[in-house]
Amino acid sequence: MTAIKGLEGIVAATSSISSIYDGVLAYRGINIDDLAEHACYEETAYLLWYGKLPTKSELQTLGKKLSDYAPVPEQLLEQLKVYPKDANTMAVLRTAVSALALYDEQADDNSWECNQEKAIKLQAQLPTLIAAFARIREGKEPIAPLANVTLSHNFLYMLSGEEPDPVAVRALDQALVLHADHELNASTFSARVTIATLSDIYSGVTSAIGTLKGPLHGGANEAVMKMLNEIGTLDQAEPYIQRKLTNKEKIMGFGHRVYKNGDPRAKHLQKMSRQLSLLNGDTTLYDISIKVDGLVSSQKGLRPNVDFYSASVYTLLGIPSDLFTPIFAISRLSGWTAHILEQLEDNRIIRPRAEYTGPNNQQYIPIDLR
Ligand SMILES: CC(=O)SCCNC(=O)CCNC(=O)[C@H](O)C(C)(C)COP(=O)(O)OP(=O)(O)OC[C@H]1O[C@@H](n2cnc3c(N)ncnc32)[C@H](O)[C@@H]1OP(=O)(O)O
Ligand SMILES: O=C([O-])CC(=O)C(=O)O
Repeated sequence: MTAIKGLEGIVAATSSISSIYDGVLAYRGINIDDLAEHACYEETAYLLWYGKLPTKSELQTLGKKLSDYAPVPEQLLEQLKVYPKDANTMAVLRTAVSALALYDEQADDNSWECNQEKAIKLQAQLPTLIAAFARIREGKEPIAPLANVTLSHNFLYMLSGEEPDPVAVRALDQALVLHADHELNASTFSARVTIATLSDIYSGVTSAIGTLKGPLHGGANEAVMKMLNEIGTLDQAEPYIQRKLTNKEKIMGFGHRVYKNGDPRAKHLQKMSRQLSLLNGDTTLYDISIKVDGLVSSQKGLRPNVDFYSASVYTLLGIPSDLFTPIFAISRLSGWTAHILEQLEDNRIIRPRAEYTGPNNQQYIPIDLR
């Protein structure tokens, strides 16, 4: 038995949800470029869950459910109030999603119908939880979700308490479409491993959130912002990147296990970052990002991934950097739960082998003789 480090190149599941072939990402066979251009997030989530684009009335029904389910149990809001104000936002989300299961009597019902409904419920509640914690830690009261608005609109509204700018709503929505699913990425794999033991959907999503949190995966978007802030001004980009490369440090937001010639999502986020910078009348952040992109691409041959330009996009939308990865989780929730449903359709426990590298034939030494 020979282990493949990081399972690179191992095909560990069959899936009809999303595909990456020749650098092209498609959800249920539809190119991500078309979805980014034309679809809203709710439509995308429906596509991932049900395997087809919704009709107008199906989309309306989903929208109504998302509105109805958006409020979270009062007890949970009370819990958020006692969490440390400086707690890691992904740790808060991981804990809160795990706690949501305690208030759902059907948490352990693994029938398709019930899990599909819980997926929609979780999709509706994640934005409410994140926005509530973001306000509570600033000493403000959480804002109840609006009915009859899109998920992106509601999230921005619940964060600020003000009607969001339609440009901001569209930008966030497009970012959510782009992040919604990505074949067998680490957090999705983790959700599938958890549900494959016939655990429950809340456990699967909790595992996935814990996995997304890491800076080699979803946590990279926050790390990108930290780097852009450290660079600070355009003239500092080159010496900063040079220093990092000389010290063999990672440049966050670059490289990918699957894409070696560029992540097809990055160009959309780059375009969005440029448009928002121009609208804001200050292109500093965008200019620094472009400079870093050029340096890392030319000197290291690494291309930006989905996390690189999303950092400037979210910052230009006025969102604090420690909400970037929770926003990624809002989007990936549809992908995770679509994979959980798919795993359960034809389940087998996921249990690979390990190549043993420790000592053999050791003797047990009684404790007094050690
Ligand atoms: C949503 C997402 O999860 S997208 C990814 C988000 N993560 C990041 O942006 C973090 C930075 N990037 C990375 O750490 C990696 O590129 C990963 C985790 C995305 C992929 O990891 P792997 O597939 O194991 O990397 P890969 O085998 O292609 O790396 C090849 C070489 O490039 C180097 N490399 C890869 N990414 C980077 C980077 N961002 N900065 C500097 N060097 C890098 C590796 O250290 C390795 O060098 P070596 O051969 O001298 O050891
Ligand atoms: O697929 C991966 O390894 C990481 C990624 O880009 C994602 O999850 O969107």
